[in-house]
Amino acid sequence: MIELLSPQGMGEVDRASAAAGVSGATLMDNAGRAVAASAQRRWPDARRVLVLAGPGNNGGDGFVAARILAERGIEIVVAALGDRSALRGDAAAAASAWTGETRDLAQADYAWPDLIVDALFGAGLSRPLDGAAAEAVGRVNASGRPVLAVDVPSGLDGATGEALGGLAVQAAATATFVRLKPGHVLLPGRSICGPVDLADIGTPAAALAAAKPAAWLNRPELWADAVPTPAIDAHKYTRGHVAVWSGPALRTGAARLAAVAAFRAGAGAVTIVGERDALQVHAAHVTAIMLREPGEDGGWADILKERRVAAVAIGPGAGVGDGARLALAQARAAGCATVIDADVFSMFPGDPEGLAKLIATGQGGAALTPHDGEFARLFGSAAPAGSRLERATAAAARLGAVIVLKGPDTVVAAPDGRAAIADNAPPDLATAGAGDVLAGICAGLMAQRAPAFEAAAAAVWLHGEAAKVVGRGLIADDLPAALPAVLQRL
Ligand SMILES: NC(=O)C1=CN([C@@H]2O[C@H](COP(=O)(O)OP(=O)(O)OC[C@H]3O[C@@H](n4cnc5c(N)ncnc54)[C@H](O)[C@@H]3O)[C@@H](O)[C@H]2O)[C@@H](O)CC1
Ligand SMILES: Nc1ncnc2c1ncn2[C@@H]1O[C@H](COP(=O)(O)OP(=O)(O)O)[C@@H](O)[C@H]1O
Ligand SMILES: [K+]
Repeated sequence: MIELLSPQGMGEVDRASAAAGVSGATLMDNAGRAVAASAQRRWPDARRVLVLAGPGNNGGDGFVAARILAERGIEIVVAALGDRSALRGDAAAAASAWTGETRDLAQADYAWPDLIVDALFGAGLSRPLDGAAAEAVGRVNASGRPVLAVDVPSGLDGATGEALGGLAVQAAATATFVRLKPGHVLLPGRSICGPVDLADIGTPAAALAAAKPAAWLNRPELWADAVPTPAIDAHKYTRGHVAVWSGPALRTGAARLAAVAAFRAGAGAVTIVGERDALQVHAAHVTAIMLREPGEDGGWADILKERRVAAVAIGPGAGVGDGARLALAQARAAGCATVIDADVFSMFPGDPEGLAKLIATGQGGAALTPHDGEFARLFGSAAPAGSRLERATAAAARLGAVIVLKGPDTVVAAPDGRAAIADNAPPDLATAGAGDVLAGICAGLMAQRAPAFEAAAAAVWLHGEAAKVVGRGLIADDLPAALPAVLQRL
C-alpha cells in the first residue's frame, strides 16, 4: 500500500471506522494482536518482554499485546506511565483486561527483558517528551535491548519524521497500522523506526475512502501508467529528442552524464549544445549523442524548433553566464519540457519568483531538482519551513513547477499538492555527478511525454534502483548503463 496518511488523517479514519460500524475497541484489539505477531515473528526466541504503556490509545495497544503474548507463554511485565485510573475509553478497557504484573514506569527494569515493546506514545504525541516519559526513553535507548515500537517510536513525529525535542525511542522495528505515515519514510524517522511492519486492523473501506493521502511512497504503481514504452511504429523523434545545455570546455562532465542518462531512459535522440571547444571535449567521449553549437543551424532556439526537441535539461555544469539563462528562456518559449538543475539555482539566488516567472512563460512541463543546499540558495531567507515534505510541497506551489528535493529521502512534489517520498536510494548515490544523472533521466522521460510529476518520481525511483544494481564502488558514470536492467524489470 503506497498511500501515506498523516497522523491527523489516521485519527479521522479511526473515527470514521466507528461511524462505519467497526468500534475503536475492535481496532485496538487487532492492533495489539498485530504488535504481538510482529514481536513473535521478529524475535521468536524472546521469553521476557517489557511493555511500556502510555496514557493514551498507544498504551491501550500495548496492554492488548501484553495480554496476547502472555497467553502464548511469554513472561510479561507492563510498566505504565501515569495512573491506570486515568486511562479513558478503549485504552481503559484494554488495561482492565490485563491481569498480569504492572508497575510504575519509573520502576521498570531494563536489564531484564529480551525485548521491549514501546507503547508509550503513538500518533497522539503533540509536544516533546518530558518528565518520566523522557527519562524512560533515555533508559530504553541506553539499555541495549531491542525495541519494537507500536505505531511510531515514542517521541517521533509521524507527520515530519523528526524526533520532537530531539528525543525519541530508537526502535529495532516498528509495527504500524492501516497506512504508513510520512514520518516512517522521511529521515531521520526511517532510521528511528527500523523496518516497519504494516498491519490491516479491519478498518472499513468506507472509512479509508474519505481519507486524503498526505503523500505516496515512490513506487512504480504511482507512475508506471504515465511512463511510456516505445510504440511499435516509433521513430527517434516520436520517442522524444532531448537537448542538454553544456557549460565550458573544462566543465563538460555534468552535461554529458545528463545526456547519456536521458538516452538510456528512453529518449530517441539526444543532442548536447555548447560552444565549440566544449563540444570538442564531448566529441572525444560520445558516439550516438549529437553535438551542436548554439550558433549552428541558426542558433539554439532554431535547434529546439527545427530538431523537434521535446525536453531540455539545463543546469548540470551549465555555468551561470548569460548563455545558460538565455537558453532556459528560449527552451520555455519553444514549449519544451524543462529540467532545471544545479547552476540555474545560482542564477536566481533568493529569487524563486524570478525563476517562477521565467518558467511560466512556457507551456512545457517543468521539474526542478535541487538538493538542500540549492533549495536554500534559491529561496534565500524566504525559504518554506517544515519537514522536507512540507517544504517541497510549498516550493512546488510557489514555483508552479514540480520540485524534486534530493536527498536520501527524495521528495517529489507537484503544484497541485501531490507528493511522493522515495525510500529506495542507497547511500552509494552520495557521489559527485549522481544528481546530473537524475536530471538526465528526468529529461529523458519528459521527452517521452511523461507528465513532469510522474517523470520526476519515476526518475528518482529508477536512479535509486540503478544504484542498487551497481552496488558498492558506484560512481555516477556507472548509473546510465545500469538503467536497462532496471527498465526491463518494470
Ligand atoms: N481507534 C483508534 O483511535 C485507534 C488508535 N490506535 C492507537 O492509538 C494511538 C493514538 O492514540 P492517542 O490519540 O490516544 O495518542 P497517544 O496514545 O499517542 O497518546 C496521547 C496521549 O498523551 C497525551 N500527551 C500528548 N503528548 C504528551 C506529552 N508530551 N507528555 C505527556 N502526555 C502527552 C495526550 O493528551 C493523549 O492523552 C495510535 O498511535 C495507535 O497506537 C490503535 O489502537 C488503533 C485504533
Ligand atoms: N545518503 C544518500 N542516500 C541515498 N541517496 C542519496 C544520498 N545522498 C545523496 N543522494 C542522492 O544522490 C544524488 C546526489 O545529487 P547531487 O547532490 O545533485 O550531487 P551532484 O551535484 O554531485 O550530482 C541525489 O539524487 C540524491 O537524492
Ligand atoms: K510508540
